[in-house]
Amino acid sequence: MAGLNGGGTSVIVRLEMHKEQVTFGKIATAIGDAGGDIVAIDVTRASKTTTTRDITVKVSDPQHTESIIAALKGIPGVRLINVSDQTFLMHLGGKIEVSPKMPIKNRDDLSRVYTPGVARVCMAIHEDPSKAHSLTIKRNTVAVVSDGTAVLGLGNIGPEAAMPVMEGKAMLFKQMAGVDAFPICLDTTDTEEIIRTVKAIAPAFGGINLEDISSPRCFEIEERLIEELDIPVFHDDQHGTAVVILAGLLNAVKLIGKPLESCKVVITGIGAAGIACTKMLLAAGVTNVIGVDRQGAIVHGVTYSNPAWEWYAANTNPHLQSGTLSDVIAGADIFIGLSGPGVLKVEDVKRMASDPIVFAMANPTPEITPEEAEPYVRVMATGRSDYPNQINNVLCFPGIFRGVLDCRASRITQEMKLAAAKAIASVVNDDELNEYYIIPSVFNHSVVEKVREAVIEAAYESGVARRRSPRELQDAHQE
Ligand SMILES: NC(=O)c1ccc[n+]([C@@H]2O[C@H](COP(=O)([O-])OP(=O)(O)OC[C@H]3O[C@@H](n4cnc5c(N)ncnc54)[C@H](O)[C@@H]3O)[C@@H](O)[C@H]2O)c1
Ligand SMILES: O=C(O)C[C@H](O)C(=O)O
Ligand SMILES: [Mg+2]
Repeated sequence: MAGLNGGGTSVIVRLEMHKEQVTFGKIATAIGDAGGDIVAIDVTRASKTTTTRDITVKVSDPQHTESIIAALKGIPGVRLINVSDQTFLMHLGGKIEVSPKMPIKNRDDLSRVYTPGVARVCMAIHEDPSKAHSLTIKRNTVAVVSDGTAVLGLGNIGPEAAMPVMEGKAMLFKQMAGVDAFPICLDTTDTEEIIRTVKAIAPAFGGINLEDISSPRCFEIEERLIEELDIPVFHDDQHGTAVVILAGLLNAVKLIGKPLESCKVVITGIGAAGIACTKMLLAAGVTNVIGVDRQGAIVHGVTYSNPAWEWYAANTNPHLQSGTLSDVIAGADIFIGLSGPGVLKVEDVKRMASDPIVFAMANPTPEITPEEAEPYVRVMATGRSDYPNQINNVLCFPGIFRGVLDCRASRITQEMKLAAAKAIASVVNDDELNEYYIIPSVFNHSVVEKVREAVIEAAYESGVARRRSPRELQDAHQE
């Protein structure tokens, strides 16, 4: 399994070797001894006395890269020219671009896509604003909006640093579901300013995917935007995560034979994802949910300045368990981590009920590593792509937005989210279900289609779909 910091990556080391002083064998040994695995070698330049090579080395974490560089620098006759990291190379200049759907080949085309022809289209929308859905990118485009305050588990790293994640989400929207998504990172953390800004840009978009906005501001921002806009607004870290967790749990409990409703569930990290996940579990019939944040278990009777925790205390922890995570984890059937690295200890896992289910989902470093937890758990899941059972909101957001754009839903209801969770769970059939396969791969093509269908059906049942005829839906799907 890959290490936790770099996610397993490759570096390309360009070095110049003095032929009389050093052999390639010596270099290969040094790289191997420092923990690198050579996967490719290219000679980029050769002279009578020197050879310049690009050596591609697989490393499992950044420390390995540092050790390799140090080892190579210490070899006489080697000059290190450059080290490039494949992951960084993939980010050069950003990961997405805007490209037109058709070329403008001549003046006739120009007069249609632009002035004067475009004016007729503008006036048609002016007369009937709903036509923006069919005559502009609004039909298929979602804004991925962040303020950079809760980026993965990295915390408040700011809007510029948040961009690579939002660009990545845009790539996933397009590749998985054909949805055009645009990353927008805002240089403000003020709730009112964010609401105002998102409302101001909304005309161009068919949906708003809020991403990595810290709690509790994320709750008001989402609630107000849902009320004040007529396009769906979805805080992915809350609902996307909750949907996928429920999908994973529906399948995991099948394996251990305990009804989900009767399970004791302990959740750490009572932020955006933790609160939404709790609401989803309560909606699915679970009664014994205990939330733990930095100061310990959230319990009725204590006063909290965070209004979301006031709600939490009133609606969870029926047996009023207090104390640290280690105190309340005893006898838990399910642990869900939505906090930060290393929060759950092996000793805690050992004190859970039989056949424990551990979803350690902090990104990029989970609450406990699968290596540590594995001997003591029945089902283990993380948010990462390099371990089995990846519980990640990427299983939800592409399909849910594909569905709402296709049926032109005005909002995303709880029924639509529950339908999405069941749809994701249903992709794993009973013959396939096992401890290492409770949730489909993010590359499983059935996921988006099943989520889309379930969401559209639930949107019609909830009365929020604005596209009426099945023919229109079919057309949208085929475009
Ligand atoms: N796998 C996924 O799909 C997925 C989806 C969303 C979020 N996440 C992960 O969940 C985590 C939380 O995300 P969020 O958007 O809810 O952030 P958030 O900032 O809204 O909430 C995080 C909460 O965790 C608490 N916390 C942090 N460290 C803690 C600790 N050591 N002990 C107890 N509580 C602690 C914070 O006080 C806060 O209340 C992040 O690591 C994120 O990467 C994973
Ligand atoms: O971005 C991810 O991989 C999942 C999630 O949205 C997160 O914030 O961690
Ligand atoms: Mg996120």
